[in-house]
Amino acid sequence: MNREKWLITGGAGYIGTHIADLFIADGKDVVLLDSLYQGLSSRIDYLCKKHNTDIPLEVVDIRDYTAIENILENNNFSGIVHTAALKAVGESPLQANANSVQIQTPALK
Ligand SMILES: O=c1ccn([C@@H]2O[C@H](COP(=O)(O)OP(=O)(O)O[C@H]3O[C@H](CO)[C@H](O)[C@H](O)[C@H]3O)[C@@H](O)[C@H]2O)c(=O)[nH]1
Repeated sequence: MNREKWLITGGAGYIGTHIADLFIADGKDVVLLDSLYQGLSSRIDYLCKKHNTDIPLEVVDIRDYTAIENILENNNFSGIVHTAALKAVGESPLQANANSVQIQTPALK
């Protein structure tokens, strides 16, 4: 049986890396997507060492529709966990909303 493969947006963030940790421990493959605007690649390095595996990271702006669409087309994902978000919403509520909504269009297609 094929292993499940999941896309985790915000995959270098706090929640994203914890979900990746649990998924990998559960035998799932993961691809992390993050702009690294607030994420830390050191968290991913830690996970690679912990699980003795390579974890693909797509450094992509969530608003880059074409890049997201390409990633979705080139991978047969079982599902998407969407955790990419701006936490200081008060600084830019419109941007935070736009970023959160942006991935949903190609993902739903
Ligand atoms: O357009 C965007 C916006 C954000 N991101 C990424 O999304 C990730 C979000 O992760 P954060 O760690 O910034 O936020 P989380 O929601 O995962 O976690 C936050 O909320 C948690 C509780 O819910 C804790 O408080 C934690 O400390 C706090 O960082 C970051 O890597 C950031 O670079 C993108 O890739 N694109």
